[in-house]
Amino acid sequence: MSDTGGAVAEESMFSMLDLFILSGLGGFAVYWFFFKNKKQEQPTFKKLTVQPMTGRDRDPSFINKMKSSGKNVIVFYGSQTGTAEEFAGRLAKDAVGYGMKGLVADPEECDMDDLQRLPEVENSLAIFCMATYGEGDPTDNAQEFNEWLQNGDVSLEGVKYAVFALGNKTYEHYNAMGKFVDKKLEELGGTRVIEEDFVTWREKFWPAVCDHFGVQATGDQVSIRQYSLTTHDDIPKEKVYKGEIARLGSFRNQKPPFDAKNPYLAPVQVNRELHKGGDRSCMHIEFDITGSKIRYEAGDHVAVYPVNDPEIVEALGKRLDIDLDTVFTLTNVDEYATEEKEKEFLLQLSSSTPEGKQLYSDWIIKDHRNILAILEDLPSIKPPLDHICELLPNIHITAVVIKYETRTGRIAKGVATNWLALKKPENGIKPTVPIYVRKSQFRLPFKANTPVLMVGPGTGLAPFRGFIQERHFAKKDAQDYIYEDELNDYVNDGTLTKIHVAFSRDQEKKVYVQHLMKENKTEIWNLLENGGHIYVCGDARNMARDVHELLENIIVELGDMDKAKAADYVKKLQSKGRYSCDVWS
Ligand SMILES: Cc1cc2nc3c(=O)[nH]c(=O)nc-3n(C[C@H](O)[C@H](O)[C@H](O)COP(=O)(O)O)c2cc1C
Repeated sequence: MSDTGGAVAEESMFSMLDLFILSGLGGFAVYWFFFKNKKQEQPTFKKLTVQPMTGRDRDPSFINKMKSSGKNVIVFYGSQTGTAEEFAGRLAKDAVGYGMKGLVADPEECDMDDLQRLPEVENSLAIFCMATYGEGDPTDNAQEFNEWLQNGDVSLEGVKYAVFALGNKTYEHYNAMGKFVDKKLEELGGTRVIEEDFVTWREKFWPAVCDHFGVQATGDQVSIRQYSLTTHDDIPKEKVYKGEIARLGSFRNQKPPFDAKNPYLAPVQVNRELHKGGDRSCMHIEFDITGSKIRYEAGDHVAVYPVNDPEIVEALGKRLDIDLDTVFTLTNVDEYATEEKEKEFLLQLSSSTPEGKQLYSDWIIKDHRNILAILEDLPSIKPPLDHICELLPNIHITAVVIKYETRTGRIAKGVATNWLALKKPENGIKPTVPIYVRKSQFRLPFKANTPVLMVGPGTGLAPFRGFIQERHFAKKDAQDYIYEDELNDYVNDGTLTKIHVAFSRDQEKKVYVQHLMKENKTEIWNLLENGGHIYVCGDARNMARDVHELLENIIVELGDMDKAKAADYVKKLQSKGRYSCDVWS
C-alpha cells in the first residue's frame, strides 16, 4: 500500500451513527499508517469477545495479558475526551470479523517496554489511535509513552504496527502526535503506510491485515454490535455505577489525587452572567478547590464532566420504550432497523462513497441531528439501550451557552454549557461538578517585565485573566464586553499598558482583533523587536490563522523581509516560546 495523502473532515457526530450499523463514518480527520511487509504464516483465528483493559485488572504487562487471554491484536489509545478511545474499541471489535482477537489498552496503564516482546505473541499486531492537542502535544494518558518513544533506546524488530491519528486540520500541528508515533515506531524497527479518512481506512484496513497474514476474511457480515442486554433487579443500589468515571462510589468517597479518572466534585462558588443584555449568554463560573490538593496555574485547562439534558434522556427512553432505571450487563446482538428503506438509508449514510459522505455532511452535520433526532426521523430503528449508552456524545467545554435552532426546526443545546448554566449556588448550597485540571504549555514569560501581547476574542479572554492577575499580584458596546470593569482597573493601576477591544457582533461596525492588530502594527513590531511575547487564545479555524498570517505580514512590511524570512522569524518566536497559541475549533 502507499501513502495516498490528504486526510479529511471536520469534527463530527461520528459516535451516533455507527450506532446503527457499520464501519465508521467520515467525521474525523484521520491519518493512518500500515505495515507493508507480507508474511506467509497462518494465524489461528477463533471467535472472540473484546474486553477493555481497565485500571481494575491492572497488570502492566500487556504481553502477559494477551497471552493469557489469547488475544493477538492490541489497540492502544492516546485520548483526552474519548474519541480515540472509542475508535480503539471499534477497531478491537472489528477484529472479530476477521477471526482475530482484540484487546484495548491505555498506554498509561501499561509497561510500554513490553512492546519489544510483542513478536512473542503469534501473528500479533499493535494499533495506535493517537489524538493531538495543544501545540502538537500528546494527550495526558500518552505523555509517558511519548517520553518513552523520545528516549527511543529499544528495538522493535519484528513488531507489526499501524498508527491511526486523530486530529483536526484547523490546527497548525495537524495530527502531530500520530505522525510522531508512526515515525518513531518505524525508526525503532516497524513498518506500514496508507493515509485516509476513517471510513475508507477501516474498509481497507482489515483486508490488508488478512492480506498481510495470507488468510481470508470469514466473509460474514459481522454486526458491529457485540452486546445484548441482560437486566438485573437483584443488585444492591450501592453496587451500581451512577456516573462515576472509574471507581465505584468515588463521588461519595472523594480521595485525592484528582485527575481525569478521579475527578473532584468541586463546589460552584459563583455562576454569573457576563453579557449585559441581548439574548446570548456567557457564563463566569468559579469552582472552589480548597482542600482538594489540586494545583492550578494561570494558563492550565479545567475539564468538566457534564450530565446529559434530562429532557433528551427522557425522550430517548420513551422513543426506545426503555425503563431508564434498568440495571444491566452486556452480550451480543444483530440488526436494528426493521424498515428495509431506513436500513438502506443508514447504510448509505455511513458508506465511504462520495455520495455517502455528502449525505452524512448534509443530514447529520449541517442539520445538527443528535441521537434523538436520528431516532425520531427513522422510526423503525431500535438499537438496544447499552449501545446508546456507549455512544453518547463527549464533553466539550466553553463558557458561552450554546443553543440554536437547526434546519429541521429542533432546538439544539450544548450538553456541558446548558448543564453548567443550571449549576448555580443558592441559599448557601453549592452544587458540585466533577472536574480535573490539565497542565498546559500556555505560560507567561518568566521575567515579570517582559512585554506581552495577548490576542483573545470572546471566551479566548479566559486564560488572560489568569495571566493579568498573576502580573497584578507580582506587582503588588457592547453587551459582550466581558470582564470590562476588571480589565479597566488593571489599565488604571498599570498592570496592563493598553486594551484594544473589538466587537465583531456589532451590527453596524464589525471589528475583529485582526483589524486592531493591523491598525497597531508598529506597536506590535516594536514589541517583537523588544523581546515581547505574543499569546493567542480562542477560535482556531479563522481567528488564530488570520492572526498568524497578519503577524507575518507585519514582519514583512516593518521588518523589511520577504515572506519566507518572515515565516522563519515567526517560527523562531514559536520555538523560543515567545508566540503561544491555545486555540480550539
Ligand atoms: C484544545 C484542543 C486542541 C487541539 N489541538 C490539536 C492539534 O494541535 N492538532 C490536531 O491535529 N488536532 C488538535 N485537536 C483536535 C483533536 O485531536 C481531535 O478533536 C481528536 O479527535 C480528539 O480526540 P480525543 O477525544 O480522543 O481526545 C485539538 C482539539 C482541542 C479541543
